[in-house]
Amino acid sequence: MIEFRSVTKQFPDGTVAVDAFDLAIPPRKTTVLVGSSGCGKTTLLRMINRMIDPSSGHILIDGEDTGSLEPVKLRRRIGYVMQNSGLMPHRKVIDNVATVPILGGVPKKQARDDAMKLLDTVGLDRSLALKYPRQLSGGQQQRVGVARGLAADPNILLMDEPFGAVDPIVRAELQQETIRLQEGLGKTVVFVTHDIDEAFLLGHQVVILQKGGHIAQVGTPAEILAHPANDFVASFVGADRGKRALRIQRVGDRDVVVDENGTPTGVLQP
Ligand SMILES: Nc1ncnc2c1ncn2[C@@H]1O[C@H](COP(=O)(O)OP(=O)(O)OP(=O)(O)O)[C@@H](O)[C@H]1O
Repeated sequence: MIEFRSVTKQFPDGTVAVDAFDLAIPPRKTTVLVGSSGCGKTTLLRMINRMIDPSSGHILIDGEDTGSLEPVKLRRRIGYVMQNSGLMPHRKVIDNVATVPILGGVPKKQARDDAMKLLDTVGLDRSLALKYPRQLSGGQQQRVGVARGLAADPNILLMDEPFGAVDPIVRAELQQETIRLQEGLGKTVVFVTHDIDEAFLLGHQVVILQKGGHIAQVGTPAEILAHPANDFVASFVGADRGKRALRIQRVGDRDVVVDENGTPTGVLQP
C-alpha cells in the first residue's frame, strides 16, 4: 500500500505542482493517474521514489515513511518506466536490463541470466539481447524499458506515459502486455497517462486529476462512468458528448448493444 498524506510540492520558482494531495494506492493492483498536461501527474509519480521530494506531507509505503529512507536504496526497490524508454544508448539491451541488479550487488552472470529471462517475460526475442537500443523499434525499446523496470524484482512499478510515443497498434499490444504482466506478477503498478481510454483499460483504480494535483474523482472505471462526480469528469470521460453512451436495441428476440452512432457493438447475453 502506498499512501499520500497531505503531500504538497512547490518548486523553487513558486509553481505549486501538487497541493495537499491525499490518496491510498492499493497493493497488487493498477492505479492510473490521468489528467491533462501540467496537472501534476509526473510530479506525483516521482515523489513515490523520491526522484522529487515533497515540500510538505508524507508518503508511506507499507506504513514506512519514505522521507526516512535512503533515496538510492528506495529507488532500487521501485521499478520505473518512462516515455521513450530512457535506455542507455551505448549499452547493449542485456546490459540495460542487468545494470540495476548489478549495482545492487547481484553477481554479473546471474544478473545477465535473469535479464535473459526478463526478455522472455516482456515478450522479446533473446536474439535482441546483444543489440543496441537504436537497433530496436520503438515498441521493442519500450519492452526493454519494462524489463529494466522489473529487473530488481520490485513490488512497485511506476510507469510514466510509457506508451505515449508508439503507434496505436503497438500501443494496444503493450497495453495488453501490461495487463498480463501485472496480473501474472502481482505488482503494484502506478501508471500515468493523459489518455482516459488507456486509464479505463488498465486501471483497477482511476484517479482523475485537475491542475495542482487536485483530485476530481477516484474510483473504478465503472464507478466513474456510472456516476461522474462533476461536469469536469463528465467532460473528461466524454459522457457529456454522449461518448460511451451505449443503448440496447431489440432485434427480433435478442438485445443488441449499439454505440452513440447506432453501430452494433455486441449482443446482450441472457
Ligand atoms: N522542476 C520544475 N520546476 C518548476 N516547475 C515545474 C517543475 N517540474 C514541473 N513543474 C510544473 O509543475 C506542474 C506539474 O508538472 P508535471 O510534470 O507534474 O505535470 P504532468 O501532469 O505530468 O504533465 P505532462 O502530462 O505534460 O507531463 C506544471 O505546471 C509544470 O510546469
